Amino acid sequence: MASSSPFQPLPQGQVSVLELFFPGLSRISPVIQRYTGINLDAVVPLVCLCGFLVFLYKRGYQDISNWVQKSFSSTVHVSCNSEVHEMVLAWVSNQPFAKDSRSFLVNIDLKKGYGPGANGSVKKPLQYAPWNGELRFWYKNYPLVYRRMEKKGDLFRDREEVSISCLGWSSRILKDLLEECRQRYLDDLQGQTLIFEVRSGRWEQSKARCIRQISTVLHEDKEKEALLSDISSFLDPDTREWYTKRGIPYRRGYLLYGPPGTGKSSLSLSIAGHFDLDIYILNLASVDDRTLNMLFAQLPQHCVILLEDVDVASQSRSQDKETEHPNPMSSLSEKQGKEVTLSGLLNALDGVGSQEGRVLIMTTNYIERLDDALIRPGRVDWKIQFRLADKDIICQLFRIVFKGSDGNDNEAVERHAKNFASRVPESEFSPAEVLSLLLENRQSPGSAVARVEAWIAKVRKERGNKLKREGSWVHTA
Ligand SMILES: Nc1ncnc2c1ncn2[C@@H]1O[C@H](COP(=O)(O)OP(=O)(O)OP(=O)(O)O)[C@@H](O)[C@H]1O
Repeated sequence: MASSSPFQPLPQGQVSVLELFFPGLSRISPVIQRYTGINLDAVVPLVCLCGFLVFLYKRGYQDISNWVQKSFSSTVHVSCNSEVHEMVLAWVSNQPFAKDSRSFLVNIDLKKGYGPGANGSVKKPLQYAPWNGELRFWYKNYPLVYRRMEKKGDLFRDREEVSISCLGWSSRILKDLLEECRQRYLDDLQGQTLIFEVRSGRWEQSKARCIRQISTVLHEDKEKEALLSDISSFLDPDTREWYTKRGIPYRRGYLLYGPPGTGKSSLSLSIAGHFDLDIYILNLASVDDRTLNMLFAQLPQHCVILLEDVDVASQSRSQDKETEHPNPMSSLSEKQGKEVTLSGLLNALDGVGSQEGRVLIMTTNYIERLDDALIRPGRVDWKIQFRLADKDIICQLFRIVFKGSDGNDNEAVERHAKNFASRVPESEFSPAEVLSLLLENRQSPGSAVARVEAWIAKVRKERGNKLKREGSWVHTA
């Protein structure tokens, strides 16, 4: 009796072509043919053949284009860890061809938003740059290709590969383009100081700040001028030769010390701005010896490196001395790998890997805790003390806040300034504290004067409470 099932077994020994590609499909192909009229036995191999031809064509095209690229073009690769990367990205983001990209990487534009002319209106402006693709564009009548690809790596920034190629063996046009990127980048940064901070164990550009004029940081004029002239003479190109001839390491170090809020960081920032240098800020509490060494080796030739709270390193040493480790140097190595040790810091400061030509500024609130080795001449060439506000500084802060602002008559401001300064006791409050009161009342110099006594009482009370809290905490601990 003939079977009524639509699934026909294949004649023995005969293997369908369809079965080769899709095992099992040949059993249902008669059903599909009956209902649709399509013979899969003929169609599927044809489709597979077409697919194979397309694959061959694509591979061939890729190989040929790779070969053409290698043999007849020049390429510049941009390291993602260098500032050139920022320069190229900033340039590309502003080009019309970049707008055609369908894949973007978005970031906060660190150089826009609070710069001059930005009116402070754009908070965290976004910067779009093409990502993971290839863009063709014309530059000075030359066809160029910009590539930015994702690459496998541990960190996000390692995973980028940026390059620009041009036809021909001469790379002149690429160098022209990079020079333009550099110029535009520097033009954008005019009047700003670039700040680098440590992220994931390496320097990263964190923000750009408007240059702070040295005159706005209040400190004894003579000392400030002498400091500026010392740095200026150090940065003079002839000085480097002078140092090299005599075999003296070409470095200069300064220590700014004094109570919190007296202007140490502000002065460092304005020194960087004054000499048009980038500033690299590092808090020692956030790194270990190995990272510190690496960070010092990565510094550019001319820059300001600001080490904040250097007492952290010396402190760990004295703590160890007091406890179970009597040997001064070995005590520090016990902590190696976890935090910066004094020997680690000294190595970084004058080790072979440390960059020459940098201006080192260290700050501390506790000079008495610093080890002699750290502040010996050669490491620290100049110590500058910052003090709590005296009458003169209080008066000057008052003038900075109120002089020249709308509705304020300068003579009246001067009278108010003297009156204000006579009510604030000298050497009790930091300039930062006084400034905070003035800013709270920045609409009216009169009310700053009227509220000063209440403010003094409040600050004293807060300090008393803090002391009590710390005292009771120590007691119960
Ligand atoms: N001498 C000063 N002249 C002008 N402004 C000052 C001065 N001292 C402090 N200020 C103001 O007080 C604020 C804090 O100052 P800054 O951070 O420079 O102090 P600091 O000494 O570095 O403090 P810390 O030791 O806590 O790091 C800033 O806004 C700064 O403008």
